[in-house]
Amino acid sequence: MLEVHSLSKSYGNKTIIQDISFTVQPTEIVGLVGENGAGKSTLLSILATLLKPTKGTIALENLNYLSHRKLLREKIGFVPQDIAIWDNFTVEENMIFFEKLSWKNKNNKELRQLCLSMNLDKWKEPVKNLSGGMKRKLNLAISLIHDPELLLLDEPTAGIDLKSRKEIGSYLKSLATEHEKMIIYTSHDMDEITSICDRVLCIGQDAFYQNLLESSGKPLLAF
Ligand SMILES: Nc1ncnc2c1ncn2[C@@H]1O[C@H](COP(=O)(O)OP(=O)(O)OP(=O)(O)O)[C@@H](O)[C@H]1O
Repeated sequence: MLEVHSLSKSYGNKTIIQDISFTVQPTEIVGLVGENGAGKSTLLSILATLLKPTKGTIALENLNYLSHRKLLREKIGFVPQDIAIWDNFTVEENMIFFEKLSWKNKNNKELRQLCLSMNLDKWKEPVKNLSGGMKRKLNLAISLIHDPELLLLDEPTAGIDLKSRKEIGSYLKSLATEHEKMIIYTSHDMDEITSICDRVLCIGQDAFYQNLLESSGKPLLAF
């Protein structure tokens, strides 16, 4: 379980995140929404151990973020907004490269299967020849090489077509339910959020998002 208690983040005297508390259980997909600048990426970076909060506590599987950063990184997969893969390498070469950097060993067959499970079949294709949707799928596959318990996805479907969105959505659902992962997912697409996520976390006190989500009937936490 991920437990976030009274979390705040400020830059100087500018408060970005104020007093957020929530939990995420294995098998749950939690949507994170809010207007531009509300602090969604900041929250994900904190949960990914890349940024320190100003106040509050976080624990993943009872491991406190203050004292177990290294161990926690083995349990977390993070897909930032910007695609971070090698353009001149093939899909295969990218997967092998990132496998070498990861904590878990996976053979070539397992790496290929990981890509195939999200319908990414261009194994020998240089990344520069892939579509935006395929690059996003590869980025997601890379974040899963080390079998993380908690998966943090910052707009993983931004700018990609409906078919790829649906494929990524159903893959994430199966990942959560069948492999008992915890997933936190940001998107500006409300239809996607309501169809994929079990609960929604709305930050930034934005009445527009809160009204939209309340009418969808999804359990909503607003800060
Ligand atoms: N290093 C920093 N120093 C000062 N302010 C920062 C820093 N990083 C982010 N911010 C500010 O924090 C706020 C939240 O940014 P963040 O990127 O988390 O928002 P977001 O909700 O992810 O936005 P978007 O939907 O546009 O991706 C913004 O006002 C941003 O300018």
